Amino acid sequence: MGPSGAGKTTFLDIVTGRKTQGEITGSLLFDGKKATKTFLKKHTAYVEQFDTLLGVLTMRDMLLYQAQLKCDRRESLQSKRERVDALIVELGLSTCADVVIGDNLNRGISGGQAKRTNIGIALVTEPRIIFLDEPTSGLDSQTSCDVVSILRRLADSGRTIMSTIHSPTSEAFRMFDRLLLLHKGHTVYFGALYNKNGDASGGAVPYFAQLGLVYDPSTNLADFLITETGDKGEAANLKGLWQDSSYLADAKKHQEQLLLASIQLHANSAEAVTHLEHNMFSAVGVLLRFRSRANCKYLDFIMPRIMPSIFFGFIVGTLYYGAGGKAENPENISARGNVAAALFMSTVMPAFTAAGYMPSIVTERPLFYREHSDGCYTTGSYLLFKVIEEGFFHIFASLIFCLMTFFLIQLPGSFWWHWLLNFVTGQVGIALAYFCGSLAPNMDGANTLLPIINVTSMYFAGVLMTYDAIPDAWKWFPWVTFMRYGWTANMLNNFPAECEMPLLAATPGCPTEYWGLKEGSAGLSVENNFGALCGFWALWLGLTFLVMTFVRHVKR
Ligand SMILES: Nc1ncnc2c1ncn2[C@@H]1O[C@H](COP(=O)(O)OP(=O)(O)OP(=O)(O)O)[C@@H](O)[C@H]1O
Repeated sequence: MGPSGAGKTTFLDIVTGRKTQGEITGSLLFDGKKATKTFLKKHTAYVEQFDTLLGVLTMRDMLLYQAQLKCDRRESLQSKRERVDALIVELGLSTCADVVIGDNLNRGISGGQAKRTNIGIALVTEPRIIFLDEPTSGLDSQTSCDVVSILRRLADSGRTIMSTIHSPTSEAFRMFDRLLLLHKGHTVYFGALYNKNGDASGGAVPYFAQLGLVYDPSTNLADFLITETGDKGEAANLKGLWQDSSYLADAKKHQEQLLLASIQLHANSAEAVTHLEHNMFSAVGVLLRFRSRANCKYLDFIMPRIMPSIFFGFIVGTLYYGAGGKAENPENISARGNVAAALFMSTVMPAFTAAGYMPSIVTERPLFYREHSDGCYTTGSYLLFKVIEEGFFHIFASLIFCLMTFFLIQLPGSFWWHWLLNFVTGQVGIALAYFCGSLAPNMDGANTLLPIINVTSMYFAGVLMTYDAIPDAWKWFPWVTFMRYGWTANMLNNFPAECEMPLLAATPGCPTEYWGLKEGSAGLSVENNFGALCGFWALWLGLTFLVMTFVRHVKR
């Protein structure tokens, strides 16, 4: 405990191995041994201050989903189910077990129940030590007390609980055994909170009393300690007084005894690693099974993925109705121009509608960070899950769009190429949106970055400017924009590569000549340009993977 800025979260981050910046000194021992990453993953659990739950799942499914990801892969689903059921009873959550968690807009379980669910998530692996960062923040006094009671019960059952706490009620505070009081990053007290009878005459109270800070038992002890160690703490040099105190000497002696006992107890015990973790593909299976299945039940999830295709399919199809048939006549220059424009729109449109896929990357970030650092899955698994989930819906969305546009416009090319090109162009757009979503620190940044890339690419995609008119300094750009390849492939699918009427070579009658498709694209074949599109798909996904691996938006 300590006043705001005392270093509570920092301390907890160091103990749990989550601190990513700054210089750390000292040694950190669990059972007398240096904590390895495997040890921390297997025997400890961390409950974050902010809930990182999936609003679409019921509370029971959320716990089962976590059990599936974190527990031994050889344990049967039935056994995990039974453990989750027992956990629900232990946490007093039976009444809301099958209620959807919800979010700020669609209320599901209450704040206190969400906190308890978060504790449940930490408990699914049956850890020996549970760390909690302000588990009662944002809760009313009764609910806070209920949460601390659960922690007390867990401690009584033999688990070690280490929690930071903010303004606890007297009742909640009484449930803690020991207090580490911090002030500006330094210890000002560490030891028993109350004496063995449970009153305040032992522990912290006599220590501060001997420093002249006398506690009035009719008031809240936590408030007293925070007030006295706050601004006054510095003036009183509490840090120096603690360093010189006999309490610190006693605490050190006690610590040495514990360490010795622990080393003797565990001297011969090798850490058995029997836990079988998920591999890349089995983790994807769990994600799809729990998250995608739940998402599929929600119109809020499905509609933004399907509706733009129906809407734009109708607009493009009716606006350019019959233009494809007329464009088969090489002399009908305006029809050919219109078809080129329709194909251009169906190439660039998926890149813009992909903006709808960014929020899932940005808003799920806290959940991704938590699950990733809990060892639930790798970045590769998460990205693969996203690609499969979105790809599944996109197959249908692009099919709807292509059926409408192909038959209404009466395009002369192959329908299957038309669909495949639309699908892959859309996938590149989504991969690009993922890249922007993972690179930008927030939604505002992502919403700025994606249109900048898309609009710039549009100028070089083909229709807006013929290749030979592009200034020399910009001639390289069409090579690096996927839209160019998408549109070229679409054009080649509908117009012959070699101009059948050489006289029209310099006119829109021969689109491949007029727009200079030979240059600034992957050669004059649908297959080559399709291959280039696939390359861009892999490129943007690869860059997204790198950004998600190396760019941390949360610095601890
Ligand atoms: N031992 C330390 N040495 C150096 N800097 C520290 C130490 N402990 C904390 N700090 C720094 O003090 C600042 C506040 O720390 P932290 O956020 O952990 O405080 P807190 O008690 O959790 O605050 P709050 O209650 O407001 O969340 C951070 O910038 C942190 O890096």
